[in-house]
Amino acid sequence: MAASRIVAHPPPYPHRQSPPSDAPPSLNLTLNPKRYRNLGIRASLRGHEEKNKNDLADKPHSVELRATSTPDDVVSRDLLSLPRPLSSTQLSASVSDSSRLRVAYQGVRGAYSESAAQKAYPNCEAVPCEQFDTAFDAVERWLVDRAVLPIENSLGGSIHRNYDLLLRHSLHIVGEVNFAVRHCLMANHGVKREDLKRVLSHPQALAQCENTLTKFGLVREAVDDTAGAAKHVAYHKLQDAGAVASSAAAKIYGLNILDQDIQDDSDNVTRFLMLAREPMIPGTDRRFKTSIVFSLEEGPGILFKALAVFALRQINLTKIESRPLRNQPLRADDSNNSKYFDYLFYVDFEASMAEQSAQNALRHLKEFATFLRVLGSYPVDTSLT
Ligand SMILES: O=C(O)C(=O)C[C@]1(C(=O)O)C=C[C@@H](O)C=C1
Repeated sequence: MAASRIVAHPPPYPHRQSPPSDAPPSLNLTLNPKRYRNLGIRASLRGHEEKNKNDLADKPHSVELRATSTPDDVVSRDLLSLPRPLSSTQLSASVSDSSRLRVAYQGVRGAYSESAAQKAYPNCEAVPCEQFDTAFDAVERWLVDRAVLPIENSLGGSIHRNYDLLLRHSLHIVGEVNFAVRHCLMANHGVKREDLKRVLSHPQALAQCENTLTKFGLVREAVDDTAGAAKHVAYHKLQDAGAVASSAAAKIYGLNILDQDIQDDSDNVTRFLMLAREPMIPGTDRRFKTSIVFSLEEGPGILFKALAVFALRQINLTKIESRPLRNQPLRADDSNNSKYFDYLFYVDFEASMAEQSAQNALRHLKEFATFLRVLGSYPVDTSLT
């Protein structure tokens, strides 16, 4: 693979040197301490000569690499060896020499999503992405083989953004993985719990530790992902703030764990979906689940009718989620001209599309659904680690 050149941004901190413009590949960090929303690293490459599998390969790629939060020792020890992260503005420069499966996840190293990706695809090359959309795009553009994204949590509920993205993109669900999320409260070495005034983490993680954080009297600050929070606390050597993240994140970013298992329920499980460009061929050799999304005509009892197509065939529903229809959220009511919300229904049911009963149920549903899409038929994850 041809050498890639990183365009250097002038460093905001004088002690950080940017490389000469003709320097061999190296990373330059633009640090942006105030932007909590951008705790991920963005890397883009210019002059990446290798023909990529997507059409962006012909275009010059502007390079921007931004990291908001890393202590010096972590920069030298860990950050330079981190996998190259992807941003939605630049997805093209991530061809790997490795023959390992490349799996996109949202967040930075040490995020639960990274562990879930490793559980779903042991020995994969986990590729960090800034946002959920970036991970979808990366698969669609053939930059990675799969994405592993959270869809629901036993304490916090659904991750709505990913429901919406499932519809907006054309990827297929090829698997699910349940991951036991065990949160730690961490801070810089020497900082005690009594010193903390605030705590940073992903909103879902903060919600999962609601009772504990209230008991500790800590102000919550939401950031993009748990590991990004740990990185931020470490980089800025914060003395009044801690992070809620995994023990792996504490190790990577050199933080001290003050409390373990601080989630409100010890059985805190996040369900992740595995996404691919191609659907998997459904089997009947093991337990399968199928995920669909549909919208309905209006009328009394229509949702009852829709759900009955499964009940009539003894098909168990495992999840139902409704989301407002974005383009035409409001539907006029003929009788009195009032308007009400129109919805998309996401349903998971326990059957494989290879089973006659599932096919019949969907044929029946189509009779009164205004839209129906099968998002995937995939093996049920019965494990919990
Ligand atoms: O921030 C992380 O570490 C993530 O992987 C994200 C995420 C989520 O989006 O729900 C995943 C699992 C946990 O439930 C908390 C956060």
